[in-house]
Amino acid sequence: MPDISLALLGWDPRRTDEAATHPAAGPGVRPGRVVRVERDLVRVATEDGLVAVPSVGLAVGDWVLTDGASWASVLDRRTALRRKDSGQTSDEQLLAANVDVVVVVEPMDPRPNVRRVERMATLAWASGATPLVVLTKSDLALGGEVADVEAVVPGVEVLEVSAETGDGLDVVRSHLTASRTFVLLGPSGAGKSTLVNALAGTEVLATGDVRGDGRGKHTTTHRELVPVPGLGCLVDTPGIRGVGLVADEEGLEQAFPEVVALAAGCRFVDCEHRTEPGCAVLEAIEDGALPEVRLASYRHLLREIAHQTARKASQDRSALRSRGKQANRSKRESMTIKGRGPRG
Ligand SMILES: Nc1nc2c(ncn2[C@@H]2O[C@H](COP(=O)(O)OP(=O)(O)OP(=O)(O)O)[C@@H](O)[C@H]2O)c(=O)[nH]1
Ligand SMILES: [Zn+2]
Repeated sequence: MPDISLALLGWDPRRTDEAATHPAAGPGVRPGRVVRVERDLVRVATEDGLVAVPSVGLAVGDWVLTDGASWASVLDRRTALRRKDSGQTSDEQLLAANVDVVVVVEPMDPRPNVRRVERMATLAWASGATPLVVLTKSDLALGGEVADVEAVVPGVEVLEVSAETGDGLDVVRSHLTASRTFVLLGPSGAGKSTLVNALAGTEVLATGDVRGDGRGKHTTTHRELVPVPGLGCLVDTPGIRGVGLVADEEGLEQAFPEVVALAAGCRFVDCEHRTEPGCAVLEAIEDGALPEVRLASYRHLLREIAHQTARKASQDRSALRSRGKQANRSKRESMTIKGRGPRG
């Protein structure tokens, strides 16, 4: 195993202080980054090589302090990509931590689905990372795609690229330079793997460089962090590629800044922009300044967030109730035992 440089894994020098003053710091304790999450353990890349430690609560991308064997203590998570747990619960699962850039990948052929881009950008904002939109397959574009997409992601850079001709690759590269951690979000067939390989000039997603087990084929069944030659680190997980991530209101506000700005001018503070008099949002739609579909998307995502929040609250309540019942039961049990005491 060659030496691993923490800088190559995205170590930010500002972390040096954090690590030195951390309660877990001490002799034999070193910093590292979680590069792979398996069932019961995580692989942590440290300057002394890869170590395996129990996985308690850790996610790929986490920076940790570790003794190299039995424990790892997590450093501040600057960003967090979460997704709804599969199944009926509203539990959230941490998919990756400390991602700097969420690359929203959408093909130009077939024509970009702007509603999907809008949604992915909202999820990206919710993680705390910076979204970047990359439109792939520009060699097959018909025209107007970039402007269409720019209209739904205010404040987000929209790049176009062709892995086929190489056009635009340099610009994308300049956004994903070393020390940045990025993740690709986008539908199957958007050209994500092709893009990464073209950017790196090598088959990154077919072989993967930081693999502890030495197996060849990169199958993405585990969550992992892969340093990409000439770029930063790519977080690759099957769950992130899908769009089951969770949005939040802050992310929504960042994704729809023009709606938020307009809403500030509504007569009523709690305006729902439906039929209220003096609604600046509806006026903007009248004037053609705001497309009606933008408001529809905004509402749709807002409902989704509200639904998620309500479900979570009701689950928290029932969890509390069942904990309460359990506490009562054990109280009764301990009274029974006490009652028996004198005889026993
Ligand atoms: N014409 C053209 N085709 C491309 C380009 N980039 C990717 N493709 C093709 O698009 C198809 C899908 O590319 P992939 O890279 O496998 O897509 P993906 O997003 O990784 O898909 P999943 O692995 O299913 O998530 C492949 O047939 C690629 O050859 C491009 O820039 N131009
Ligand atoms: Zn209004």
